[in-house]
Amino acid sequence: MTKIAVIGAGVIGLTCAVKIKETYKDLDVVLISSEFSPNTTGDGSGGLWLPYLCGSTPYNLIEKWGAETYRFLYEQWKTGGYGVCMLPLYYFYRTKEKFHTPEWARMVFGYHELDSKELEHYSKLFSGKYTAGQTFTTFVCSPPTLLTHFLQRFEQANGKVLQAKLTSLQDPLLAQYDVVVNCSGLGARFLVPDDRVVPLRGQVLRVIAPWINQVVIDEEGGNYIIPNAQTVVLGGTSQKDFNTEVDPKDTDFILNGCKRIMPGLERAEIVKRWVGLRPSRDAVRLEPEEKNGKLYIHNYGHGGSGFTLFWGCGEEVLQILQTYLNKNHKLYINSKL
Ligand SMILES: Cc1cc2nc3c(=O)[nH]c(=O)nc-3n(C[C@H](O)[C@H](O)[C@H](O)COP(=O)(O)OP(=O)(O)OC[C@H]3O[C@@H](n4cnc5c(N)ncnc54)[C@H](O)[C@@H]3O)c2cc1C
Ligand SMILES: O=C(O)C(=O)CO
Repeated sequence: MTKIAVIGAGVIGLTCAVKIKETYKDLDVVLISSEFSPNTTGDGSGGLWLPYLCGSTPYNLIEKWGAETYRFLYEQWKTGGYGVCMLPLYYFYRTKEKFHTPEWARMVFGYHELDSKELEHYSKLFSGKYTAGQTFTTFVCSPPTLLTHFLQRFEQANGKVLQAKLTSLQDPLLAQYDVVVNCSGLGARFLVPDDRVVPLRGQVLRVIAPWINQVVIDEEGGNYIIPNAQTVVLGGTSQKDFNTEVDPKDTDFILNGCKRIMPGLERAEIVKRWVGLRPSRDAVRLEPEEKNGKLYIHNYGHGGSGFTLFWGCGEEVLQILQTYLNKNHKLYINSKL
């Protein structure tokens, strides 16, 4: 019987666990993780669909994984699933040279670059000096809702869960598994180990501001405003740092920058201050590795784009597994007996 272990109960690992278990109902699949929601990076994240801080991951992969995830979120939005909102997004630049049309622009709804008249209007509206910008329709999920539902889906499919911290990919706890799907996020730095994975510290505030219904990003200013279903996420910082303490200076930076964009935020109640460590890498690592008679499928290093790429990455992991099982036919057939 082919036995599969998925490491990591963040959005990346949960997606793989759900996809694998729902596809191979008769295979043993266990999800091993040191932390579960609400204690994963994703729980505090903005939940926005936007490729962001994913290093030099090849554009065709961002477009492939991002498009599949965008379509998945669109389907959820149509059925009211996972607290997914569909919102206009405005992305402003102060320096025209820093702006370029992203490859993925052709696959999102309503993408267009802002013309000089629009830039003049939005510069006044959002008190910026914007010389370039873009807008399109995006999706924002409620991360804790999505993570909770994915765990429920996995357990309903008879997936098993084990809370444990693995010491390495050779940990005795993994000995009995034929396939190990490594979705350990920043933990991959120590688990693989892979020192190309580094923490990009992000601090955000969550406020109550139901009057805000568009995403606004001031690229060079570093601030962003991301409405979720119940609260609005104000950001943000990005420092190479393991420090997960809330820094009052960052709070001031976030508040002052976002109030400049939307002065009405003065009246918004702050309900949460949070710091997370983006699992940043020079490029997302999603690839198979056959070693010591096992198949490892690495899927980590999504930086600031875990909620932008998760469904597409999960699909690719499933395809890698399918190829492996077909190749090792007897391994899978035995599992059917
Ligand atoms: C402030 C902030 C805002 C963000 N906003 C957005 C956004 O709007 N849109 C977007 O797309 N992305 C956003 N992100 C990025 C997104 O949150 C991450 O890309 C995503 O959460 C990474 O998911 P993951 O599953 O790879 O990692 P994680 O959520 O970190 O999960 C890794 C899991 O592996 C487990 N693990 C690690 N090591 C071990 C071990 N040795 N043994 C057992 N288990 C282990 C951990 O317990 C954890 O459960 C944001 C991030 C931050 C910090
Ligand atoms: O801060 C982040 O990582 C984001 O993706 C915000 O969109």
